Amino acid sequence: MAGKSSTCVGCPNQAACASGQSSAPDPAIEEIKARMSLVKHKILVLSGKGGVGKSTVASQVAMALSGGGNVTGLLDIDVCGPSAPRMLGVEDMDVHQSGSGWQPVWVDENLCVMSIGFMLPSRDDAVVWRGVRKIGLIKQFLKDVNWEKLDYLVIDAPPGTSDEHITIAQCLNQTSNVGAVIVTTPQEVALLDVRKEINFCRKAGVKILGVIENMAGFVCPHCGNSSEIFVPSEADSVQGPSAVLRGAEAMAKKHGIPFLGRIPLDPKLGIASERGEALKNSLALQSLQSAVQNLRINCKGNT
Ligand SMILES: Nc1ncnc2c1ncn2[C@@H]1O[C@H](COP(=O)(O)OP(=O)(O)OP(=O)(O)O)[C@@H](O)[C@H]1O
Ligand code: SF4
Repeated sequence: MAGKSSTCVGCPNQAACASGQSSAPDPAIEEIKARMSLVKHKILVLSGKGGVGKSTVASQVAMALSGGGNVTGLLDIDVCGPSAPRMLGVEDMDVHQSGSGWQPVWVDENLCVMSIGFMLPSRDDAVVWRGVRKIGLIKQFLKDVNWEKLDYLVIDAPPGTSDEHITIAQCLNQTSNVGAVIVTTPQEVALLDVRKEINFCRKAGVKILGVIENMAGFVCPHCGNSSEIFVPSEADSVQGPSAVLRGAEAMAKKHGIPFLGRIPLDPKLGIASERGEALKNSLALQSLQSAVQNLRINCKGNT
């Protein structure tokens, strides 16, 4: 295994190597532990597939938590596709450095955000980085950003299970009150990858706080009729208390993990995230609030 085998001896990347553990202690870990000791709950937002609405859910969850009076940070570790600055409506802001580290961008008194998106010369610039550089930046985000005292740090990860995920799990596992939320859509093609994400969390030792099913049906704003745009998977179907459970709820039950709720496809949610605003007066709002309430309860149970 890289970082451990005899061929790794002398490699300058051993400390950052995501494929294995270096025998040398990583000096960044103590600094990360110190910084993260001020953060009560760390919530890693994951998805198996791209485009299922993970960043939308992460940013709306962060806004809902902060709107409820909790001091909340959103950390965007999707280095190659950062969207947090836009989704929180602070795209034009800059990150400043002070004696105590990088200052996150404060959206309001209860919500702050950090993303590589703030450091790119233009929004069209691409970040083309190899794993080692991404790993270095993620560690810097954890140790060098002046997060201060937070009730929640919501971490928006890229889709899949790669270097970024291994790094963040390894770093956060050195701290306490860490959990993951997995975002998916209802159909089998998305759930297939969620099962891999569940396995990743179990191997990495990250507790799963729950699954959110996004884009779960479309309620027509004209007539109020509900239509299923993505047919929910039947693979893990199981009889629930009043009806047959399908899609992500059935899968969560089968794997013994909490189901936080489903959020419908809602044009107002798409518009809110494009404009960088919190969702208001919308069909999806109640669903989002209920999922956030379940998440809060599960975070408390994880302390
Ligand atoms: N429930 C919803 N209703 C309407 N639009 C939604 C909903 N969820 C997400 N969207 C829209 O779908 C698009 C993709 O969402 P988002 O960028 O959050 O996905 P992602 O899973 O983070 O993607 P990536 O793979 O790039 O990380 C966005 O335009 C977003 O506004
Ligand atoms: S559900 Fe279909 S038919 Fe009914 S208002 Fe919406 S778009 Fe029209």
